[in-house]
Amino acid sequence: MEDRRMQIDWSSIISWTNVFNLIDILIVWLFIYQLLKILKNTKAFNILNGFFIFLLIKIISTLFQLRTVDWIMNNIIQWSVVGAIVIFQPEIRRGLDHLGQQFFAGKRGTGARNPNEKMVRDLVEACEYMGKRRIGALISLQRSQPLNEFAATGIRLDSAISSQLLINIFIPNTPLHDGAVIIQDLQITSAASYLPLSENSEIPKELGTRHRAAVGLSEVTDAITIVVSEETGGISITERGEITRDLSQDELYTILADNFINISDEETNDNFLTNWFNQLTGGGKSDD
Ligand SMILES: Nc1ncnc2c1ncn2[C@@H]1O[C@H](COP(=O)(O)OP(=O)(O)OP(=O)(O)O)[C@@H](O)[C@H]1O
Repeated sequence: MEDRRMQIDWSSIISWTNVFNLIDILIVWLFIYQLLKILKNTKAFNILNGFFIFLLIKIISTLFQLRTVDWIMNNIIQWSVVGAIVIFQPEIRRGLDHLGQQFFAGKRGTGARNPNEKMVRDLVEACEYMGKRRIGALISLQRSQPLNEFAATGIRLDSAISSQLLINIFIPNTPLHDGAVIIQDLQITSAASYLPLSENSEIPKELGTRHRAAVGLSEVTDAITIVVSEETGGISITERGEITRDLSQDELYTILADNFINISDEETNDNFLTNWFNQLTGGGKSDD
């Protein structure tokens, strides 16, 4: 009798229902994990933080039966869902659009290594040309974190990358030359985009707002930005809040190649889910 009570009924634990429940939890967990990874260091992440604070207050008010606070929190949480849909409407629309394209229109051709290499060569060629002629330029390249909100501040292009087009964009006194070019997913998404200015007091005084904007973007995203100085013709790169100045053509090529061509298989695998999710939502790079 005692023995029978101690026995574990494995068949009731390993049932199809429980397997599906487990898959269900895994999918939700994966979705939330990827979403947080994408939103990290973006404005949306701060909004999400605020939402979690309200959620925490709501849980506490429910636990301690603080009825008025509970009622207010319920309303805030309900309306914030509607608010989020309104605020992120462009991102949601773009995400659904990409999702539809993935299923019905087929995918864009692969062969990622060649287009990546072409992009890097075009960038180096254009920067070299502009540097020699003192044409100021600001070019931001998206990595894992979406630059959509910055691209949206400029003029939409959605064009193939070529050194000629990049040079043309930055020719002084033309409509697109002021501001930054944003490159996403091997395309020039926008020109004349506005980037956030860094407030770092360690940026050398001789550098103006073009360089400050490049550092600013690198502080809030993992993007790489190339700056060609109108004053000196010098080429700089900003990444993770740091600026590397006066790069030679070879140095520029090496940095870009390391980040966009010579990506190790390990890193590619590690970013697979992020890239897949970014492709779906129209966010990050989908080149590998
Ligand atoms: N927040 C910004 N976002 C995008 N582009 C910007 C921003 N601020 C300035 N720029 C660009 O930089 C130009 C002004 O450059 P400024 O001379 O102040 O900078 P700089 O760092 O000294 O660069 P340069 O060496 O080329 O003169 C603007 O005309 C504009 O094209």
